[in-house]
Amino acid sequence: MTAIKVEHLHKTFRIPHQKRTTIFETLTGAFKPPTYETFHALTDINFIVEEGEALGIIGENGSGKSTLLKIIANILRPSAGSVTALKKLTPFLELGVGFQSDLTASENIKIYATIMGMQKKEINDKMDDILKFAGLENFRDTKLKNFSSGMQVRLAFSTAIQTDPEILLMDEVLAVGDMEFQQKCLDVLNEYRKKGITIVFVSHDLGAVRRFCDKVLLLNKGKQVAIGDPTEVIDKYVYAKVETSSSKNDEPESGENKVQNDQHGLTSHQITEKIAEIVDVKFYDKFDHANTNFNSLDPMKVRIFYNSKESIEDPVFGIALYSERGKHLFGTNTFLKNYPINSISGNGYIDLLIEKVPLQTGKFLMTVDLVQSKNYVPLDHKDKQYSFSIIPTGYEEGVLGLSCTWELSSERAA
Ligand SMILES: Nc1ncnc2c1ncn2[C@@H]1O[C@H](COP(=O)(O)OP(=O)(O)OP(=O)(O)O)[C@@H](O)[C@H]1O
Repeated sequence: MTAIKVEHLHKTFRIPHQKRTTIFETLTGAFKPPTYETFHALTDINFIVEEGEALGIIGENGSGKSTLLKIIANILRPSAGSVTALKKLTPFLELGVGFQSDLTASENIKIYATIMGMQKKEINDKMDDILKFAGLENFRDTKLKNFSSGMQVRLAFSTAIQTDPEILLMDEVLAVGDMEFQQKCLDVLNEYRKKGITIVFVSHDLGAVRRFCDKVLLLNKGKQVAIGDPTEVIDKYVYAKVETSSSKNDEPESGENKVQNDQHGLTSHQITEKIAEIVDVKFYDKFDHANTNFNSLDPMKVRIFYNSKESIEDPVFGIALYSERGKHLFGTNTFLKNYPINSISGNGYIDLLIEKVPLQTGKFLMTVDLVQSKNYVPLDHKDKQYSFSIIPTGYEEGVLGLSCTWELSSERAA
């Protein structure tokens, strides 16, 4: 059964061209009618959320996610089109609206829970649970003005989850609190899911969206780019940032980042006359597009473009991988991989194929080397000049993304 139906939804905002801030501007401007620009925040959005489904909404900043959620929640009116919600909506959007800074935590819980539709007895019965969930048992009688913003959101979220939603709308709630609190929120959401509650969930945390949602909607500049299977849609998002990115690492090498980077201790400046040169390095994603954003454990191809003025016999290409802070993570070359190259001359490229990028979230830097191995003449050395990022879309933690599986046996192997 359908829980939410969004049809041909449009939202435009009228933005005034000039602001009248001084008395002079107000007086002189009184004779000129104000002019407006129409901004299309959402254009022709269409989707259905089935009962019990969890829909994730993702997209860049300003793509229209919150506007869409507010329209579904009835906080904003659409400019055209319609939203039909066939169940009771509980929005967790602006958590803590109605909080009073001069009142204590328990007094605020009473007010907020009442706003969220709970009865007095129910609130009193659940008071301890709410404070415990928020980790604020010892702050029951502390005035809210002495709480950090994180504590306030924890209090609001803990109160809000005590309501009995049929459709839950959530905007970035998981962005607040520490890892432990975020995990507690996810546990609650999982409980809701088990109970068959429909959830619409806006988040920048692609890992949480992938873990949690049945379906994902991708917005870009107010347009619906894709809706469907989380992995496919998240891939579209991660690998769509193609044109805007460059693999050239422009950040100056400084302090901590500066490491003695290869076994020969070379720097690019030491190679004065270049008879052969690395002219560029590009990273290719699983769709064979040049990209600098990758999912952990996805395939990657590193393409090293060279130009050789003369014929170079027996060349060796090598790479070294570093964390953003300059920690050496890995190095290999064509000699170590037993890939002899007879000679190179003119323009060309060589590919390093990585089946599954074994890294988690972060930016990584690459050094590329070209040497003539016969007498080990360094030809070119590009020191941490190329970079790519692993976008946090995975499930696991840490620096490494190991490709591994678990296997349980009921008996100990002999
Ligand atoms: N009341 C408003 N008046 C004018 N423009 C608005 C208004 N509300 C939102 N916008 C604009 O609409 C666009 C979409 O905003 P929205 O907050 O929905 O994006 P978002 O995807 O949720 O962004 P973020 O990830 O940063 O929260 C933005 O360009 C924003 O500036």
